[in-house]
Amino acid sequence: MNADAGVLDLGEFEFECGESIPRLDVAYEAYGEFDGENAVLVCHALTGSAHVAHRRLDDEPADAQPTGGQAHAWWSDIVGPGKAIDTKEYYVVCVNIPGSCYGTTGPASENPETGEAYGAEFPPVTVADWTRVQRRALDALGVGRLHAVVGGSVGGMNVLDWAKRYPDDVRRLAPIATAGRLDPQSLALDAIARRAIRADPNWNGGYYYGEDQEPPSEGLALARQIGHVMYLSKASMSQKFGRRAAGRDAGGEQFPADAAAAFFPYRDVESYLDYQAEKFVDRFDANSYLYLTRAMDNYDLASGYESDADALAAFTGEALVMSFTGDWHFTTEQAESLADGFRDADVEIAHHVIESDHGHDAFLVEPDNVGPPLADFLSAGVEGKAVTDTDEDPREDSDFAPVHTSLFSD
Ligand SMILES: CC(=O)SCCNC(=O)CCNC(=O)[C@H](O)C(C)(C)COP(=O)(O)OP(=O)(O)OC[C@H]1O[C@@H](n2cnc3c(N)ncnc32)[C@H](O)[C@@H]1OP(=O)(O)O
Ligand SMILES: N[C@@H](CCO)C(=O)O
Repeated sequence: MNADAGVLDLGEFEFECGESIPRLDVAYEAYGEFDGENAVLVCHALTGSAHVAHRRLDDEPADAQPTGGQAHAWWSDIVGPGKAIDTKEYYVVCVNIPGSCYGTTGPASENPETGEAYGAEFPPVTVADWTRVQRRALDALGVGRLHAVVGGSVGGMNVLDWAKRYPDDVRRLAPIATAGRLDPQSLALDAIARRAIRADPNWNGGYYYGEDQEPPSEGLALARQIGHVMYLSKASMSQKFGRRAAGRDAGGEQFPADAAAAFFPYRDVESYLDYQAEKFVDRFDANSYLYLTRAMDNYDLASGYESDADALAAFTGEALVMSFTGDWHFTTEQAESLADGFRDADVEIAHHVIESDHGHDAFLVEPDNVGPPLADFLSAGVEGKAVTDTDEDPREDSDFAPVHTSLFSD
């Protein structure tokens, strides 16, 4: 597969908040051949990177590490040759967002004016900043109008922001496992996660990058564990762990044990979350977690407009909203409300609901369910063969009534 990866110097950048940094570096990866019409931008989720698909650069040794340090390509079951976003057909670009820590400038990056890491001096970022940076990065790569913008979770909010900010620049939108805004329960959990980071004495107001300093790993671990529970579902947790004990030697040594711990089991579910947290603190920056969750919490599609429909009104392309029944972070009901916003704006739209127990991360781990509707939407729009819509009237085709129609019918 033809692939390209690098860091673009976008020069001085003014954020939506009005603050500027003298130089914004943006890490990107691109796969496939650009023919002028076939560019697909993939927007990554909260802790993702530009490394969306497996790739080997022509001049790269076989054991080379990907840009930005995230070891696994996070959507390699969906993006690649012959996959749903087929890199033999599309020129796929993924850009690491500002505020993150995978090659694009963020709080852990060096401020050229001081020679120190930005830390808490990094400006607050918004989803709008991500979209504006992606536009500039695409300009630098020579890409004008996009065939599609696709993304899941907060990456789906980023997709929606494209419709609002650059409605003429994109033909098809696929916001997946997302919503026009977070609900208060998710806002609450994100706030607790941020507090966990700030409560870690090593956080030190955001200045912990010195050689003689330790990062706030315990706070970040807790924050991720809270987040990770949001990405699972009751059913997936029952299936994966039940109430099983993991055994005394299964880890769990990051935190001091409480007095009664020796009497009670250390459970599989605790062991899993401890393991995931440990992996996470090795790969992510605590300040980035604070900045990016703030951006996600703040996002409101209707902001500056009368309604979601009003915000989407200038977009004349087609949209595929995809949601998962087991996702309580971004529910199918929220997705249906988003779909209604598109419908009210007279956008051609389908809301494809996937029956799933996987919870929010279903969009990452169910390529067999996500791939076909996404592939067909990219090639044929909402009329694509595998695309279903909650608004279809089952009486129109009594042999093949859409499975999910009843979920949202009046
Ligand atoms: C753009 C982006 O979205 S960011 C990149 C994606 N990463 C994330 O989304 C982070 C949050 N989600 C995850 O980490 C998930 O693990 C996913 C979505 C990446 C993959 O999900 P799944 O394939 O269902 O894997 P699962 O969640 O079961 O995790 C498997 C790991 O947990 C370990 N594990 C499973 N059960 C236990 C347990 N009881 N105790 C300890 N470890 C356990 C496995 O050994 C495995 O380890 P490995 O990753 O080192 O191989
Ligand atoms: N689990 C994914 C999706 C979160 O929204 C991530 O960590 O980025």
